[in-house]
Amino acid sequence: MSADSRPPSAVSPPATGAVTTDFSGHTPMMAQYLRIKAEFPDTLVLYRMGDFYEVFYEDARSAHRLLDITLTTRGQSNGEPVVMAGVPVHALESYLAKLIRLGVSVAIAEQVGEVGAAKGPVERKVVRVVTPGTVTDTELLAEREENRLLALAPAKGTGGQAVYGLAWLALASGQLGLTECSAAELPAWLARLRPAEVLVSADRDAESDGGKLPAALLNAGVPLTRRPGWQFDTALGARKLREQLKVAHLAGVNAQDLDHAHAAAAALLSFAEHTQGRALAHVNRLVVERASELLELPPATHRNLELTETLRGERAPTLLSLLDSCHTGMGSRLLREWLTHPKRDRRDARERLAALAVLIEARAAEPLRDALREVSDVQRIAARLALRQIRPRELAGLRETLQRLPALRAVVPDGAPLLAALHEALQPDAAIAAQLAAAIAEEPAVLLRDGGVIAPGLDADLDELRAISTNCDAFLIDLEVRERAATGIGNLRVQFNKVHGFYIEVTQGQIDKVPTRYQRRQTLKNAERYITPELKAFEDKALSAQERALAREKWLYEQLLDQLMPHLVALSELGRALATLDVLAALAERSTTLGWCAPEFVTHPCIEITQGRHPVVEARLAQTGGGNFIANDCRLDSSRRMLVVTGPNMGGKSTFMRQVAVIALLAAIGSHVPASRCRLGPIDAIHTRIGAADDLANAQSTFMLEMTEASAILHAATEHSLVLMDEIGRGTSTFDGLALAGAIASHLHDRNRSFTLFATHYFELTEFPTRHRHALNCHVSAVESGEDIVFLHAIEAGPASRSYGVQVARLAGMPGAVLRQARAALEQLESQQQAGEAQIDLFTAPVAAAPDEVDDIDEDVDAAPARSDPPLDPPLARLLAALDQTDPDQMSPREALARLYELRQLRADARATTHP
Ligand SMILES: Nc1ncnc2c1ncn2[C@@H]1O[C@H](COP(=O)(O)OP(=O)(O)OP(=O)(O)O)[C@@H](O)[C@H]1O
Repeated sequence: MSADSRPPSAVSPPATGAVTTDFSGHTPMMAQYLRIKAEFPDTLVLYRMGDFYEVFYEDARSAHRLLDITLTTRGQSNGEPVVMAGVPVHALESYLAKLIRLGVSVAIAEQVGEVGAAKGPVERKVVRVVTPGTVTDTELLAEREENRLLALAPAKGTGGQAVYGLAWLALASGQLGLTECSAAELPAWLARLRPAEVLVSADRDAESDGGKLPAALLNAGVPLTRRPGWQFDTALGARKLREQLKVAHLAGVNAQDLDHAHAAAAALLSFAEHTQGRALAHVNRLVVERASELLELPPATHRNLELTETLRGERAPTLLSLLDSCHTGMGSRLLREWLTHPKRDRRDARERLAALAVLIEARAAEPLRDALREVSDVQRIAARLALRQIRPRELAGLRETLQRLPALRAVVPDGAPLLAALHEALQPDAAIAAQLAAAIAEEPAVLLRDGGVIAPGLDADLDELRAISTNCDAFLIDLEVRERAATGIGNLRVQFNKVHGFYIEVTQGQIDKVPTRYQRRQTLKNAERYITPELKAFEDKALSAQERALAREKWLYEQLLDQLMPHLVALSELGRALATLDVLAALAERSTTLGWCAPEFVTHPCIEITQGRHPVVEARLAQTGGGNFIANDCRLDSSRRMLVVTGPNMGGKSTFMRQVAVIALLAAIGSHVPASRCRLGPIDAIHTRIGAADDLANAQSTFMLEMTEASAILHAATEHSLVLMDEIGRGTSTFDGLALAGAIASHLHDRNRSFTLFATHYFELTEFPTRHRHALNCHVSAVESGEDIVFLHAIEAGPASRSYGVQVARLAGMPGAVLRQARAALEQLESQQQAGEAQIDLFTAPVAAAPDEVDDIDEDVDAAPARSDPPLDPPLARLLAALDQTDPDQMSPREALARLYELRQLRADARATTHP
């Protein structure tokens, strides 16, 4: 079908909800509006009326509230005033942006029929549905972040537990993904994917957990869109995926055996097609992610390491903002993807590191980055081409990018397989560049409807029609000269305006000289405007030529898009190659600028960092003139699995622990790291429990949150995990906190056997290493200078001698009277302690846990090689076992509270045993 005969594509309504069709009491126009609205009940319908999009009734009230636009009533329909509000057509994009940001979906009903063609209102149809997860307009998208739509299909796993199929799509770049996960893993996936909208079944019976949506989803605050339950169908999903990816078997794309994810994909693809009103030709690549293949980064780790957002929710300074010196939006999006989806397997990281080494050695990063500076967002251009939304200037941008490719290829150095593959990928079919060069004008207009988009010389008909318009000026000058001579009116002028067309203008003083063949067209204050038969004939020819030229341009443009469609896959691949080069060049630049080193990967368990730094803290110190960052070493291996870190507040404990985690993560994505040397064994997860503010949104107290997070870590961490525990136990009374901190440290040391950095203010815990052979003390150093304290920030072996809390309070400007009283109280407390209270045994392991308290981890430990650590006391063992059995994700708040009381009771029992 030729492009100009293609009807405006209409979006079919969603299949949910009964549609009322009796609008007989309404005016014909309101009846038409209500019919459309009934088909899109959950969507704000913008109804085109001339130069405005109007919204009515409830939608009008919502729009008034959300957009701060005036609410009015006009006329009556069905005996009621019509409540309405409107936005001007030219301002649509800015209002859309606001609505999408607020999570509101919008259906745009355009006038598609001819005015006056039939009785009643002009025909209108919904031609576009814009939802938070399916926006593709450049103006509505963040340039450096992927906008993802996620579909969630709940199911029961083989053991009856809740499992989820996930399918996601970044429509604006064509990336499709699938995975399956347990209820416990769902929060991490939501943190990783950060969807803009989530599709869930409207059929509540289909939901797991008694028809409730998972708490993780409700807490994520993402707009939810309900779709008919039958759309979450495994067989439908498998078929749609095969068709979309053009493969005979899903095994070919590693997507077999994922029934739940296929069900999610069915709903995902149906909805995405529904909003676009067409097939998604650019969605041709699938990633299947399996949690077991990814380095686990729970949401708490995302938050605590400030990977993509600061603890306050800002975009900078974060690890991503520090790393992202990419020159293209594509590169920034890919870098974010690498950082949030690091793999356990080191193949990709090794490839990237090899490429970085060559880029740095050959000093190729800067020339490459210069060449990338002017490159367009080819990924999004390919998507907008597939969706037929592409603007002329985007095509011009693509043409220029293609013309730059040879220069870009020339600066990609040899020497690494990844670079060789990228070099190869920068050579798409020359036909694309040739078609664009021939078809698109040098500097095309912004909008196709303005004309001037198609290059001269492409089409003889268009050139001829344009020539008529171009010759217009010569004709008008000639006519003006002739009419001045014929009438004797010296200041007569022949002119054109858009409203009145062509006219001859004569000032009032000369009107008596106007001949009878002039017909009056318009009267102004000081002049009259006329038309003559000759001018009218010319006007008809010129205007129709202009109109025909525009129609011809539109047709040629659609033809060009048809010709480019077969190249969509090549364009997507080119986009990916450009993005990868941009990220590699940015990582090379960061490494050189910030003085980082290449990490080494080894197969035995270890984390060995020499002169490591926290890159974000270091950058902030440099920016604020806060002095030099003090580099520190960290050495963990199978015989040194835990560091108990002590030292004053503000001494740098948190910074030290986070820098170790950040370095491990950077290495996992194939980046250089802020250290002078770094050797890493296998790492499967980074768990962090670092004090934060109360989780008011989820109605959890500081302590409850602390225990919930700690418990999740004790359940999940393995001997390949890195665990950061910062001041665990501080959320409750000293004794409770100390007892729990000791028990948790023992569990991590004896059972999880993870690499653990355990920062604490409990001096009692500095005894821990004497009883646990894989643990060591270290402290951040500080010295006293008179009444003041000077932080040295250097990590040194052994425990800290004291806390310096009062000195730090002095630094914070605490009133002198308070400090004096605190100092006196401190001296008293210290002398009491020295007076010889019985040393509490915090770390003794239980003799044996009660039979019903033995969990899987216990069995692992039993099976493990003999270890010399002493066993824990039974009450402590019971406390630990109860903690082990506490799965916060499976508990209601009431159950959690009850468990908390139980834990406290167990703790009291433990104390009673230690102090009979
Ligand atoms: N290695 C370092 N070199 C230079 N400055 C540092 C270093 N580590 C930390 N700092 C500075 O000290 C500040 C406090 O560090 P950090 O929060 O890590 O201390 P902390 O010991 O965890 O304190 P608290 O116990 O109060 O949580 C940082 O914000 C940073 O400005």
